[in-house]
Amino acid sequence: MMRVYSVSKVYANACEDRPREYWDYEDHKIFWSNISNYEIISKIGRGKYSEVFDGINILNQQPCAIKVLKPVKLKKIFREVKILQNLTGGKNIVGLLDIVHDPNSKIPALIFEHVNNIDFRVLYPKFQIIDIKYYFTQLLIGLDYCHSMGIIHRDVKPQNVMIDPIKRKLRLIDWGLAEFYHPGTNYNVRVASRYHKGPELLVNLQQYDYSLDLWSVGAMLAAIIFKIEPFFRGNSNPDQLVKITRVLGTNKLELYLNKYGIDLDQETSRLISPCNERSWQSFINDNNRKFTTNTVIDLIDNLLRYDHQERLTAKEAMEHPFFEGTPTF
Ligand SMILES: Nc1ncnc2c1ncn2[C@@H]1O[C@H](COP(=O)(O)OP(=O)(O)OP(=O)(O)O)[C@@H](O)[C@H]1O
Repeated sequence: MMRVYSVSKVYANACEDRPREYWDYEDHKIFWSNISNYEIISKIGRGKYSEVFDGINILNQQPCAIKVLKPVKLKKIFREVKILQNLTGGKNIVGLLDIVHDPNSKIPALIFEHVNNIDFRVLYPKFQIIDIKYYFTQLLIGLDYCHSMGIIHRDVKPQNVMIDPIKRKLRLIDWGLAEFYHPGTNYNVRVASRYHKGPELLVNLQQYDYSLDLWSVGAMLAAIIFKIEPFFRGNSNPDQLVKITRVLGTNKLELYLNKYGIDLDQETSRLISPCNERSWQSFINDNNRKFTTNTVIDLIDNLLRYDHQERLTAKEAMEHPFFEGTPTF
């Protein structure tokens, strides 16, 4: 029997409270539609696991995004599809419209609702405080929804948050690394993208939970508020933890490791040298002064905690004074 040393504060039994078919994706049956109903228009993106195209449904002329999956384990495809089917229809979750494959090559593709996304490197610098409040509320609504459904996204980053600023529409995409949460399970820490990886992943704490996503939200928010993109820029996984210690200090890292009985691997511990916690105030400069209020700094401070159990949950974050008066519809 494995030792259970960490369990989520919220929605811990979201999966167990639902029938097995909800979370068991291993022998998930997929009904493939015909790819000939869709036409590819142009390429919009490529990721590690896919190529994504602008497309159109020729039966109803509806625009869509076509995610053509690269060859990966069938189990991974089943997981992404099952999670998308469970979450589609939830607020701010990208809608899965259809699942198709080429009858000959068997190459699978996922058909999604299309978002007229503006690249975050162009969009975020134009944000006023009111936009930051609005879009982070929307992001937290989407995350609280998936967490309440027993699912951790595990790859929250600007590239996976599609924003159409004309329609003021936000959609959380890329559920390819998402996973069902079961208390006491040891998860793979090789998830998320380096700059947005939570400390748990970098210290190899495997019993992590939904709170991983809230670290990534904190890193995104800090980047926008302080105008440092990305906020933690490591050049390897061990260095990513070093960059975090330069802000949060090594004393609290030590407390975190001791609390959960974790030892750092050799490579990481060789890189880390003792340093003090840096004050959030010290990040304020003429470039970010109009954003860096005490209230938003308090929110960032309560998201960027080593200890995943100390971070605000998505719901708590939405209720933070920073968002007071921000509409949630
Ligand atoms: N519904 C959509 N509407 C508009 N653009 C999209 C949509 N879905 C995906 N894209 C674009 O395609 C890119 C890759 O999509 P996605 O992140 O799902 O693929 P991936 O292969 O899993 O990527 P990664 O390597 O980041 O995990 C996105 O970053 C985005 O630019």
